[in-house]
Amino acid sequence: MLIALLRRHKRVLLRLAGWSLLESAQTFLLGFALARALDDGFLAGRAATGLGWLAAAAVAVFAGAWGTRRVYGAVAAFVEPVRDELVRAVVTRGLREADDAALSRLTQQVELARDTLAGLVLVARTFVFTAAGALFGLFALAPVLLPVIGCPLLVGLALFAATLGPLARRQEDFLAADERLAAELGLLAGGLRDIEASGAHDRAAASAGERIDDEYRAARSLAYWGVARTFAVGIGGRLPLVLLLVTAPWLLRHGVTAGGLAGALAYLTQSLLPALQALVQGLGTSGARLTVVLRRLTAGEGEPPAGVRHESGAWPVRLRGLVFAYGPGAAPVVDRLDLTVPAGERLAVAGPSGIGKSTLLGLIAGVLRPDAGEVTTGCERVLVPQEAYVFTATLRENLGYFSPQLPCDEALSGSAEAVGAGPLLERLGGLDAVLDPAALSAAERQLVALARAHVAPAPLVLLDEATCHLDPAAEARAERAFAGRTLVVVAHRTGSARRADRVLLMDGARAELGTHEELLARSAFYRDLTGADPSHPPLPLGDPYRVDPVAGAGLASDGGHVVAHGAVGKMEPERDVGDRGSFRGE
Ligand SMILES: Nc1ncnc2c1ncn2[C@@H]1O[C@H](COP(=O)(O)OP(=O)(O)OP(=O)(O)O)[C@@H](O)[C@H]1O
Repeated sequence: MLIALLRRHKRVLLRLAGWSLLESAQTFLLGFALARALDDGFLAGRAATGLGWLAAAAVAVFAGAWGTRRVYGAVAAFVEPVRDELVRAVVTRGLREADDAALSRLTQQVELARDTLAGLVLVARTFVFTAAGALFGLFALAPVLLPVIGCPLLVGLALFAATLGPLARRQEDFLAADERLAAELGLLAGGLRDIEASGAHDRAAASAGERIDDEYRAARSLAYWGVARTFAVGIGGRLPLVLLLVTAPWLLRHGVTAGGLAGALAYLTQSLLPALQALVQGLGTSGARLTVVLRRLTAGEGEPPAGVRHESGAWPVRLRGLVFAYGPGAAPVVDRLDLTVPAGERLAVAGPSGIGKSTLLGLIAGVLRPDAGEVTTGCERVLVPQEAYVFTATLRENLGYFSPQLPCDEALSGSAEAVGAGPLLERLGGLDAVLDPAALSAAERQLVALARAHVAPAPLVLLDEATCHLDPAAEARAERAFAGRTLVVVAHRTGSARRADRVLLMDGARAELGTHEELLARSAFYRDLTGADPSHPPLPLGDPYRVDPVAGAGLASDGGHVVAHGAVGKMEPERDVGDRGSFRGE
């Protein structure tokens, strides 16, 4: 892309080269005038001639400064149109995707690209024209000086060129690790209250620790290549200095004058070494950064934070090859799962206790990070767990907790009404009432959590048995309140599955997808799970889950030995709630 840009802006680049020649002339005169001032002037007893040469060098400095001033104008004339092109491309894409956040992120990156490009053009140009002026000057002083200085310079440059590719990749890795760490810390800072409430300190610390370790590794690797870069400067910039001093007697015997030696020293220390250092620093760091930024701008994607990617589009939830295990030695709970949930779909997740339904929702929500594969969500999402979280504060604060800006009272009351929490709101005394979590029943806490999720501007709602304490009619009402959004609900009762557009049946070995009716027709396991086929013999539930025959023993799990709740590995049946046909009564 950079080459295409350079081609498109050939004319302004030629102008830039023209002004830069003045700087070359200044560099040339720096050493040459010094040598002449010594040889023809001061060492020959002609002070006036010496001063004349020095005056010529001073004039050259002024001319060079004027050239530099014009150079900045030419650099701006090159960089600004490039910036405009990038902004046009980015805004067009932002408008097409109607994604304000992406637009703002990308325009920021355009500014970064503009600044970095300007810096790069300046250092590359300075090096080329300074080196040209200095090498030409060395040749003019004495051709024998050229190999002494030019050879190590070339070797140093070649070494530096060889480090550019690996260095750019390390730089890119480091930037990505840095962004992932920043995203992680941002998430943690925003969720401190939740972390505190759910006692998730260890998990939060472990996850942040992982990111810090990643960044540390990336920084170390970058530093190693930084050493290689410094080595290249040593060979290209400092070794010639040593060579010049070591070979001085030989050079003096081969036609180099004392003034010539002083001029060569001036070229090295005043021009070549600083220009080489600037080039190495500029290309090595800014060049890699520009490559990353341009790649992102042209690829159309910001670097995704690990685990969950957000993007706009028609498919809000996409799972690709998803694998997750609780620990390195553990059997995967989710194994190579592919799933697409179209926008607006209501998906029920069904399966026996301990099979991984909550884990799956945690992965979609981004609270768990997949070991392999990818989760792509189209938008903001909200996860409502089984144990609803309410805190001692006003009902208004509790309901608005997931909303970036506190919604108006009408919106809060409307959402409470929609999920069936209207009577609770009234009983508690309105939005200003201060909640005492312990004084609420489990069902009331769930209603508060559901209303909070409802009022949040999240198009994707994940309900993990979030209605299990409500009665079937209240559950149906709460679920219906989310119509129009994408809803993934862990089905606690058969009603959730019947109301869903599709059901994901997790049965350990594999996952099956279909409508409730399709699964009833084709899966004996599903019929047994939903209690639709009482004559069906209990399923041989082998690993990775086993169901404890002690029914109703609670929700505990002890090392893969999963204890079902209610019935043996079955979903809780319910009375017909008037949606779509009926099931067995309770
Ligand atoms: N934090 C954890 N550490 C280790 N193992 C876990 C953890 N959380 C869950 N598991 C195990 O992962 C498996 C899947 O658990 P998960 O809670 O996702 O199942 P589930 O289908 O939602 O169960 P339920 O219907 O009982 O809520 C179970 O074997 C469980 O014991």
